[in-house]
Parts: sequence; C-alpha cells; structure tokens
Amino acid sequence: MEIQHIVSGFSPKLSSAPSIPIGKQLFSLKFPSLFSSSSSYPSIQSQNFEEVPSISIGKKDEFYSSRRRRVRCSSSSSNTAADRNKGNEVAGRRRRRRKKLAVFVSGGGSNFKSIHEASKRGSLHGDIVVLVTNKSECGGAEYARSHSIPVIVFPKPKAESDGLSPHDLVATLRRFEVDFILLAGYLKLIPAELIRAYERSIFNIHPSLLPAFGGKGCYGMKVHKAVIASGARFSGPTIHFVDEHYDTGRILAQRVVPVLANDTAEELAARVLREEHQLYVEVAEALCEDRIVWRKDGVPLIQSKENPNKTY
Ligand SMILES: Nc1nc2c(c(=O)[nH]1)N[C@@H](CN(C=O)c1ccc(C(=O)N[C@@H](CCC(=O)O)C(=O)O)cc1)CN2
Ligand SMILES: NCC(=O)N[C@@H]1O[C@H](COP(=O)([O-])[O-])[C@@H](O)[C@H]1O
Repeated sequence: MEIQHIVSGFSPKLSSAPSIPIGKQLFSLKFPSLFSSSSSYPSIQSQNFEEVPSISIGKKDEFYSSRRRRVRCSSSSSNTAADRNKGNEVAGRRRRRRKKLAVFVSGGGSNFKSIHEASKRGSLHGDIVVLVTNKSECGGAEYARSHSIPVIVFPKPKAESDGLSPHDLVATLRRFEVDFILLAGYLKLIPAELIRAYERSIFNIHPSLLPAFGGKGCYGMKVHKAVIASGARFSGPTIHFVDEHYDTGRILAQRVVPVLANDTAEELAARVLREEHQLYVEVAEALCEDRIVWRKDGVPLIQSKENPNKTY
C-alpha cells in the first residue's frame, strides 16, 4: 500500500507585536527580524506566515518532500537503494532542524516532564519552547517555570476577563515558531481555530484504548474506574491526532497493559501511566524525525527508526 510523508511547519515573516500576558509575566516577545535588514530587535506587530507545503504522493512510486525535491522510492537510479537511503538519511539529518514543541497540560505534567527529559538527554530531536495550561498553578506549570520554559495560560479562568482569544493563542504559538502541539493531561477542548492553524500537528494522549472509554467526561481516574467497572481485561494509552471533538482523531499509537482482577483504579492508572511516558517520548521522537507516514486509506503510521521500510 502506498504511503505519504507529511511534514508540516511554518516559516514566519516577523515585524512587531504588542506585549501579551504569558503566565504571570507580561513581556514583549522580541525576536531578531528574520527578513528585514534592521539590526535592532523590533517587537512583533503582525506576521505573515507561509505554510511549508506538505509532502504529497507524486507518480506511483515517488513522493515529494516538503522541499519540493522529487524523491524516488523505486530502485531505478544507478546506485543501490541502500546507498540512496544512506545518502538521504545523512543529508536529511544534516538538513533537519530541531523541531519546536508546545505542550498543553492541566495537572501534574508527568508526561510533559518525560518529554522534556528526552529533549535534554538528546534522544528527542526537538525542544519544548512553551507550555500552555488552563491552571497556572498546576504541577506542570511549576515544572516549566523551574526550567525557564515560558508558560501561557489558556483559557483564562472564567472569572478573569483578559484572557487570550484562540486567535491570540495561534499568533503566540507562531511567534514561538511551534511545529507540533502535544496535549498531555490538558482538560479543555482545543478550539477549531487552533486545529485549522496546526493541521495534522496536534496530538493527545488518552489513558484508554480508544475508541473505548473516550469522549466528553472521560478523563483522569474516571477513565480507569470505567475500564475496571466494564470488566475489560486490557487497557492502555492511546496517542491520536486531535480534531474538533474529544478523542475522535486518527489513532497513531497504542500500548496494551493487563487489567488485573483485583486492580484498584489507582493501580491501573499507575500501570497505564508508565506506558504513557514511554509511548509519548517514542511518538515525539518519530514526529521530530519526520517518521510519521500515511497509509492510502488515511491511517497514520510510524516509520521504524532502525528500518525505514518498516511501519507500525
Ligand atoms: N478538540 C479537542 N480538544 C481536546 C481533545 C481532543 O481530542 N480534541 N482531547 C482532550 C483530552 N481529553 C482526553 O484525552 C479530554 C479532556 C477533557 C475532557 C472533558 O470532558 N473535559 C470537561 C472539563 C473538565 C475540566 O474543566 O476540569 C468538559 O469538557 O466538560 C474530555 C476528554 C483535550 N482537548
Ligand atoms: N482525557 C485526557 C486524560 O485523561 N489524560 C490523562 O491525564 C493524565 C495526565 O497525567 P500527567 O499530567 O501526569 O501527564 C494522563 O494519564 C493522561 O493520559
């Protein structure tokens, strides 16, 4: 079955913008102008983004990279497939810049910490450049502040009026040049405007084997309690693309754990969470190495790091 690589991203053209509230700090986002001759750091007023075109299937056995360079999958060239793969791989590694990640949390942030640790130890070819939360004092936000990661509060609590609009949030994430958004225990509905702006670039981890035990009201311990009450013998985390509804986006990765006869919800939660930490890092690494591919029927797959001809 044919596969298609998707590489998404944005190349901002920056000018200047007003200060915006980020977490409890209020500061201007100042970036070196990437396109003007000015040597000063203008703050950003407006930006005009040019979306990097995604890869699309060309002829039968070819695909087009986001750099519009035609890449043959068949072995019609003079060198062997192995040489060509090695050449592409080395060139690809040399050319590929580190991806920029935004993580969204509402609670303790253990998945966020796992991803951040993978970035620090170098196994993840990406950096968490901003944390978004609807709970400014949650554990994830505290961890971000202690590691100098900017914190954005979205949405603001209803009682407070001056929150970021979805449009402001999109503009702010683009100022940080975010490539991918990872939801990790974030308990608010992602607005359609953000989903449109980050097509095929927002992911969520859910603590059950979707499509079972998902949807509105299904989060945290409620999920594990429902799994145990159902008599299910297996559970496990699911990582999926985020669409406009809760937990209905395309499934990208899952892991399975047993549900034991005398499990409490807390014991099951802990077993699932251990797998979540590993699975999210594995998926984030694949994302940052452009190893997500799409089957012709629309199912996303992960390309093996060790063997690019293998997907799962
Ligand atoms: N557009 C999307 N937004 C979000 C998704 C998604 O798939 N599409 N995933 C959720 C995460 N999630 C499950 O994985 C989830 C989170 C929260 C809820 C829920 O019912 N929330 C309550 C409010 C809870 C609170 O404020 O404490 C609600 O909406 O009534 C369901 C599923 C993140 N966003
Ligand atoms: N439906 C969303 C949902 O229930 N997400 C779940 O919240 C927990 C967050 O833990 P963390 O804050 O320690 O990463 C995780 O178990 C995640 O799967």
